[in-house]
Amino acid sequence: MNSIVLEHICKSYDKGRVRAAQDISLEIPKGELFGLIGPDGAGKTTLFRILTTLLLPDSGDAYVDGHHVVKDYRNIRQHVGYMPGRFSLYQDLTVEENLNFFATVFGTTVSEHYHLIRDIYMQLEPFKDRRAGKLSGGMKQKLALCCALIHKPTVLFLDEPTTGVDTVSRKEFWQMLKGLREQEITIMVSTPYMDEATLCERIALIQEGRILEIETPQAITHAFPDKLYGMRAENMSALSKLLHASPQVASCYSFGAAHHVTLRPGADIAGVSSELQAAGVRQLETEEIQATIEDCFIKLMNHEPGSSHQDR
Ligand SMILES: Nc1ncnc2c1ncn2[C@@H]1O[C@H](COP(=O)(O)OP(=O)(O)OP(=O)(O)O)[C@@H](O)[C@H]1O
Repeated sequence: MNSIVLEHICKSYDKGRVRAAQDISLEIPKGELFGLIGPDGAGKTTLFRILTTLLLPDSGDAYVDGHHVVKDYRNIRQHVGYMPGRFSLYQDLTVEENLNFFATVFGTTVSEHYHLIRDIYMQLEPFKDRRAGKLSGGMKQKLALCCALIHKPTVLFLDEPTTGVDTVSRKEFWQMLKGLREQEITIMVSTPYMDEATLCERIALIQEGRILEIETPQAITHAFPDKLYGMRAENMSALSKLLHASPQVASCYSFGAAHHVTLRPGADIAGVSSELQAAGVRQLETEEIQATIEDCFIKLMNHEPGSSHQDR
């Protein structure tokens, strides 16, 4: 059975000038950890708000646990958990008071579903009398997750839960999500961090309100169609200029400490390297590398009809 279904959802703002969701369709089976991956402004929050019944779509239908987001919105509100992007807790209430508040709103008690949050809450317990506003970013995020879980939701929506959180807390957070999957809670999580995409079972890559691809992260990276090279040199900016000017190079963008490069049909990397060295590039290092989700995203983005992004 599918927990989440979107059928041709469209939503625009500003009298149609901003198209935040453009004919979005997808199905998420029960118990899946599904990622919405896309940069700021891609339309992730818009989809979360439609699915949690806080925003009406312009057209199309969407269902959560079989309930229609417009016709059955009350049912959905009672059975889903939502952790919005921005800090959603009451800053002036303590950790314990926040938790009790959210439990009461959903007509339950903290003890009723304590087993769901036990592992996470244990880390918060030493601070239970601290006001939420005084917690660290990682602790706030854990408390927000506990509050979103306290009524044992069937579906959990997490909008950029790790944005602005340190690397250790990000790792811990994904560990916690894995634990929740064992409880058969369907999780839809968004992130702008491409490295987190590989931690989901399936992902949708989204850009400017459109889905570019829906697949497992492994299938997406394995389907990268070109040979991809990582190139470095003593002077990275001079290397970039030469690569962009080369008729043999199809695409080139900077990626961490290297430039990622694909070639035009018929070109070969040995030829490109000799050309670069002849042009005075020093300490050139070239290796063939496996594409990451981010490489795939860039490739898909550049091949969208009407894309404003430059391939090179
Ligand atoms: N209430 C609104 N009025 C006008 N434009 C809006 C409104 N809400 C969102 N937008 C615009 O719609 C587009 C999609 O926004 P959305 O918040 O859904 O994207 P996002 O992927 O969640 O990005 P972010 O992380 O920046 O919120 C963006 O261009 C955004 O500026």
